[in-house]
Amino acid sequence: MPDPFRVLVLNQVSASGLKRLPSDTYVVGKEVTDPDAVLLRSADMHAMDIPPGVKAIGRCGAGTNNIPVAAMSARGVPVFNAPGANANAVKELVLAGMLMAARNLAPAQRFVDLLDPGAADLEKAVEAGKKDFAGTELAGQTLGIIGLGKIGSLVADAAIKLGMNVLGYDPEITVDAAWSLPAQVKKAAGVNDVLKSANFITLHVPLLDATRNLVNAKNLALAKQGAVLLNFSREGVVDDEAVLAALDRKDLGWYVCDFPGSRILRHARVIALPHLGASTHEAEENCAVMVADQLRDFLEHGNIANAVNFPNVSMERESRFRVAIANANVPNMLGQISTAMARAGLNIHTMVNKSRGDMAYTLVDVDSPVGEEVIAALKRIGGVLAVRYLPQP
Ligand SMILES: NC(=O)C1=CN([C@@H]2O[C@H](COP(=O)(O)OP(=O)(O)OC[C@H]3O[C@@H](n4cnc5c(N)ncnc54)[C@H](O)[C@@H]3O)[C@@H](O)[C@H]2O)C=CC1
Ligand SMILES: O=C(O)CCC(=O)C(=O)O
Repeated sequence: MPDPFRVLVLNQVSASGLKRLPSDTYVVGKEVTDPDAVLLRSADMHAMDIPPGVKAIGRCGAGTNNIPVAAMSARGVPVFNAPGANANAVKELVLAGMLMAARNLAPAQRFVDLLDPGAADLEKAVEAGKKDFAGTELAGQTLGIIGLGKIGSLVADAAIKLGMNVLGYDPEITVDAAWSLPAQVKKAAGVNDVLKSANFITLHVPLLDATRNLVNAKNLALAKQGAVLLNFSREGVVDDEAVLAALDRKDLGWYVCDFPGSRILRHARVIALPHLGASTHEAEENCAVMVADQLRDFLEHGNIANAVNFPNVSMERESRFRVAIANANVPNMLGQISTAMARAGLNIHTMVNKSRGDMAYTLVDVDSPVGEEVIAALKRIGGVLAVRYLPQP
């Protein structure tokens, strides 16, 4: 009986996902030592000393900016995520955020909270107070969407159904994402173009060097007076100081965000939520199940689906003896791998090799057991980052 896989869990991960890792072959929990894999949501792994035995990381969500992806790539460790699994939850909260801003729901609720329930003139006070909260309708307004991936495209679709005009910007859009966009979405030339034209601007980009402070003092100066900025992306995508200044100048009407940083807390025109975008039972379950399944397929068979730093590679088992190799995407790796195997008298039954950027990944099924000395020889090949032997009982 092989040793069970050990999975360290850093956040509250849906039980439905954890159940996909059966207890006869997996030890899963928050106290697991010497893990083979780590499952998490938003925990910051940058400062963590990631144990050498970690072979995979599973992010039960979309953004991976809390994980040292480049360092994991250098170790040949895939970082999995769950594309689209929480997109509907975020879309619904963005719609709620737009409505909260357009209809002044936060101050209206505060007004009601302060009413005296025992007052004889309660009804009169309600009717007298409501004029302060008159708002606008969404239909007919222009929504600018920056980032047209899984979330951005769902927001576009919902906004069009609500009668809004939609303008989108995404310089990195994939062909698949472009196909899933409603035909009515107009293409913007850039962030400035979106800010100049939209009454509502919503951000759905990952936090990268290129997107840090994507919305800043310079481009906020172009915003339409009273525009609403929504940030369900990441705190670092928006320069909070610039937003506060724009709100105080009344250039921006509202800032709705999912990241209540200390600078923006308690501003009267900020609606800040506690990173709730993906916090629905459905999204938590979808993400956990998707990532746990991907992690299991990788740990047991070496197959890779939805890793942010590896190509998708999957091969049906054609033999009980499989070797999985992560290597730099440089010439002659396959030649050296097959030579090392041939020298050990191993016959390659099937092999698949794919690359993505600097990373390549190879699965090899051979006809007979692979000795430790072959695995050691493969590890010694220059450019090989990680080697795993995955025999089946
Ligand atoms: N508030 C929350 O709870 C949640 C927040 N998020 C955040 O939302 C982000 C987006 O999520 P998804 O739509 O699922 O990811 P996605 O990967 O499907 O879409 C991201 C899109 O941003 C585009 N993009 C990249 N750089 C850009 C740039 N400079 N300008 C414009 N577009 C750019 C990409 O081409 C891609 O189409 C995540 O990376 C995460 O940071 C995601 C889920 C939940
Ligand atoms: O797990 C969460 O609640 C955060 C979700 C998120 O921010 C993401 O998926 O990028």
